[in-house]
Amino acid sequence: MPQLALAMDFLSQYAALEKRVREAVNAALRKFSDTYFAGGHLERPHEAMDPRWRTLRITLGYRGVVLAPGDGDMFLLVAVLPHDDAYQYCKRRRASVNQAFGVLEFRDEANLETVGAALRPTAEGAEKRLFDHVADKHLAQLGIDAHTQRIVRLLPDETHLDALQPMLPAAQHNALVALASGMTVEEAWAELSKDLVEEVAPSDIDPEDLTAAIRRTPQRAVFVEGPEELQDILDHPFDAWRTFLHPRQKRIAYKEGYGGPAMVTGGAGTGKTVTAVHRTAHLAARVHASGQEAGDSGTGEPPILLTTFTKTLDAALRAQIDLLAGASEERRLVDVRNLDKIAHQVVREETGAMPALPRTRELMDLWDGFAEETGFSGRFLLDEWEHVILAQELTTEKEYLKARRRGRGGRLGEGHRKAIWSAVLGATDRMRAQGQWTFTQLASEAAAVLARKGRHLYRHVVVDESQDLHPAKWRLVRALVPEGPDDLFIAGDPHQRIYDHRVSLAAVGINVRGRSRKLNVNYRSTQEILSWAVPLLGTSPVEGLDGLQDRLDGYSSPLHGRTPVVQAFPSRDEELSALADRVTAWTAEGVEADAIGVAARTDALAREAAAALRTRSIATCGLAENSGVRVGTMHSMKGLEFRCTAVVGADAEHLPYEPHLVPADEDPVAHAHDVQKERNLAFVACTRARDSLYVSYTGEPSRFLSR
Ligand SMILES: Nc1ncnc2c1ncn2[C@@H]1O[C@H](COP(=O)(O)OP(=O)(O)OP(=O)(O)O)[C@@H](O)[C@H]1O
Repeated sequence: MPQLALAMDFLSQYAALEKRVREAVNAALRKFSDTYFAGGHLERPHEAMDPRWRTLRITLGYRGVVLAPGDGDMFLLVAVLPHDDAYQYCKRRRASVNQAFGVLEFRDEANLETVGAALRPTAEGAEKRLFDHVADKHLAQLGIDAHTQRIVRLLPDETHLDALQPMLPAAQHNALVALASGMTVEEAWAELSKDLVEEVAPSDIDPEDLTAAIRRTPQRAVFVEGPEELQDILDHPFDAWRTFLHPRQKRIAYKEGYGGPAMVTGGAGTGKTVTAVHRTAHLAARVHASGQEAGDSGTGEPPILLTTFTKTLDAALRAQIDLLAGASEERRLVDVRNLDKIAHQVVREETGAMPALPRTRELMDLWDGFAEETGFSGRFLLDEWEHVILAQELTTEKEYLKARRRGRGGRLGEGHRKAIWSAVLGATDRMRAQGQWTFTQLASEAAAVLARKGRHLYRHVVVDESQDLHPAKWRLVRALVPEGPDDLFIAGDPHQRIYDHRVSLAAVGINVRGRSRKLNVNYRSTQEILSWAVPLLGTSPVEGLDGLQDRLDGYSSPLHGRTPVVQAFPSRDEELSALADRVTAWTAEGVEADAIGVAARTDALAREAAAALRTRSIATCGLAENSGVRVGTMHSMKGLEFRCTAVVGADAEHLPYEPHLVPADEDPVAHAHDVQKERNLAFVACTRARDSLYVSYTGEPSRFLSR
């Protein structure tokens, strides 16, 4: 029985088709897969660059483009296009198997010929060309075939290489970019082979074996196992991540087992969440296959927890695991809950009372009352308690007097510390008497209860957005599972740290050494958006969760689009009126209102922006809703994504936001950390954009914008 494979490019085009045409595609594919003996329904185009192209009738106006190697064992659907475009596609393109890496590749041969002819006269007169220093045999070693070599030999510089990207086979373009960036052949090989599912000796690569090449290229094409899977993929065309994993994501998510806690890091949009969700599905399948499905808590909890630190994000995780495994038996083995909820439940069971979580105002009144005599504010005392005392589990005044106050401003002498300790005791006693808690305190208590009882609620825990977990939440995570193989799978990006918690995993008993992996292909934003946003992060070294320096080397996107727009205004009114113009223009281009996100540094400015949109009759809503343009603070943009993102107030007044910085003369180290957090925040907001990013400011621009 011949096999049907789908190319990722097909799925993205399919997603953009009208419903009527999509239905016709479904019907044509069903019919085709029922009866595709020797490709009976396929038509051979008259003028094809590659003799293996066939087309499949979808409707009168649309045709599918199918690659059908001679033996009839396999059909790869690469595109569904309007009639004429489908024939043009076959006329221009050729498929091949990369001779160094064995992966499937496509090239726009007709366009390459045209570009080659145009380059020749300039190249002949030029003194130096981009790849003069690389021998033919070295190009061949990296899979650059004779045809591509003829053209790349003519290239004068990297700009021309960039321009060839859409025409060249992707693997060959990547190899050329590596060489052009100054890598040796060996370095380029090492870098590129990281992305292989398997390494094959060039002598074992059969240039005609497309089936083997597809298996080595899961990010571009996959085999469909049967009609149900086909229908499932077609039902979710926007969720390509379910089917087309990048080999690096696949290797990390589907590794049989890790000897202990494992971690995946990577810049914004590199698919850490996607990898964590696939890992969860893999663990669930393993538990299911082992037949040991009961959780370890004795309370009937499922054995696997998929978690993160906020409610909005845990809803997004639940939606993703439902999409990936919703229909399977394994789904019920996974509990998706944020850590606050788990802590609340543990403390409730332990104390037999419902922990109350007072509103901020009520809490501040209580703490202000105890702060009066100390000379500090209630807010300062509460933060000191959560970020120093609870973070380090300090239980005596003596310990607090000696404690390091990492990331906290101002040096405190002994007298101050004694006064603070006594006020904290007073405030926490009062809270206890009233049955009141904070989330951090709940996590700390729940961790202590579970550790004391040696009670583990889960067998595997998968944590997303881990860079912002408070140490108390890390202790809870640690206490939830027994130490051992595959206990923890952690996803996070230290460049997106936007809260105060800089945790060393080793200090909370989690050792990921040798089990930390990195992703660097961004699937969300275009390269134009990334190139603009990465400099927002500045140049200070960033410490990873494993205590080692984390860099964004090789972080890039294969997607291309518009350059971000930055606009200056003399007044806020004009800035927000221009925001409304921009949103109106996006909507007129067909962007749905809830695919537009607007972010501001402060809640007040976000509210002003929303009001300005509403006065122009543009419906708005919060970031977790979808009844209009979604507006919120930069902090709450974490983990979300939008087709179009506007960041307003990128000015000196808001970025960095002075009231949230420890003054430099009080504590320069804490000040520098705070400024870095503000940079990260701007980066998080800007990298939510998939297609378009618009940034505006009033008066003086933020210093983060100067580059
Ligand atoms: N292999 C893939 N194929 C197609 N799309 C993918 C793939 N991996 C990730 N994506 C898409 O890229 C986007 C970013 O993925 P994801 O949210 O997992 O990244 P992240 O690293 O967790 O991002 P952030 O740190 O910014 O929250 C999503 O739209 C996701 O569906």
